[in-house]
Amino acid sequence: MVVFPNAKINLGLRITEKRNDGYHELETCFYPLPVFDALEIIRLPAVGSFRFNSSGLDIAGELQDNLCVKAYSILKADFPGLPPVSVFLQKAIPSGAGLGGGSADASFTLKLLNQLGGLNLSVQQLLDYSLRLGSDCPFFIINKPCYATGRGEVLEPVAIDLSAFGFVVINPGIHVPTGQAFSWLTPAKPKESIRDLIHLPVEKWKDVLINDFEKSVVTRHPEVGQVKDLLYRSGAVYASMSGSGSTVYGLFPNDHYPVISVPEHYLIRYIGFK
Ligand SMILES: C[C@](O)(CO)[C@H](O)COP(=O)(O)OP(=O)(O)OC[C@H]1O[C@@H](n2ccc(N)nc2=O)[C@H](O)[C@@H]1O
Ligand SMILES: Nc1ncnc2c1ncn2[C@@H]1O[C@H](COP(=O)(O)OP(=O)(O)OP(=O)(O)O)[C@@H](O)[C@H]1O
Repeated sequence: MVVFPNAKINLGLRITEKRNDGYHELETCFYPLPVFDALEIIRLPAVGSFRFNSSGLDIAGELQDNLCVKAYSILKADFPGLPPVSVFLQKAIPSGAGLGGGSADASFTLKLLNQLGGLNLSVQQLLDYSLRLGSDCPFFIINKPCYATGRGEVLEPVAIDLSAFGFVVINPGIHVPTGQAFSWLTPAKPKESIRDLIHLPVEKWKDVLINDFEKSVVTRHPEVGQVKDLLYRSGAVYASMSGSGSTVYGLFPNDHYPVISVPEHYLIRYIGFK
């Protein structure tokens, strides 16, 4: 079976409190973005075997750190009858880029193994397993625009319609480790909630829909700020860094295809233009 794990962007991201368990309370709006990896899982005849292979963009870390491998391991621990499988991942979403690609792979692996192994896990069980793999993972079980709080796992679907916009997504090739990015911040409760701000017209988001990571990442990596300025100069109605960076996205009227030139090693994608 083949599935296509997609990326996400954060529409606003506020870090509100440091918790005692090493995580932070946050609020954000997750929005799925049609940029995809490809994930194939097939049953193997040999009992007890497991294979993982990948191609495309590099994934940092050892095999056992890969979130697809971890997803298989946590299910296998609870369901020893889970069949042996071969996993193949074609990586197109850059890792550690604020696009949640690794988290998407993890949650799609859980969903696929649930089907393939006939585990009959409920959505709630899938959400619980996915949270063990990462704070962003539960969103990819739901995979619809969601207002999120807690570590990112308290999810409430929101009706927002961005179909009038095209997205330009630019990754300047800088890897920002998420844990480190959290350590650069001083949490604070915002006056206005993203739950309300998200329903303002997109033209009003520029000064109010804030990603708390942006300032500290831009200080350390000025290229990120330059990409955001470039998107606004090119006609973006709204531009922001996603997650803990370094990817920056811009929303444009989808009948106007902006021509944007970036250095050769940057990754740029146009989504949803007519
Ligand atoms: C920045 C976001 O992408 C926003 O969507 C997410 O909060 C990050 O989610 P993620 O990549 O799935 O993060 P995890 O793998 O759960 O955690 C990585 C590290 O980030 C920090 N972390 C993560 C999420 C959270 N709510 N508080 C945290 O402090 C912790 O130090 C943790 O050890
Ligand atoms: N299948 C995978 N794909 C990508 N990264 C993976 C994978 N498995 C493990 N990882 C590790 O997870 C880390 C973060 O992955 P991910 O791409 O989800 O981060 P991110 O884009 O920064 O997301 P976030 O928005 O959650 O910060 C990577 O740096 C990588 O070391």
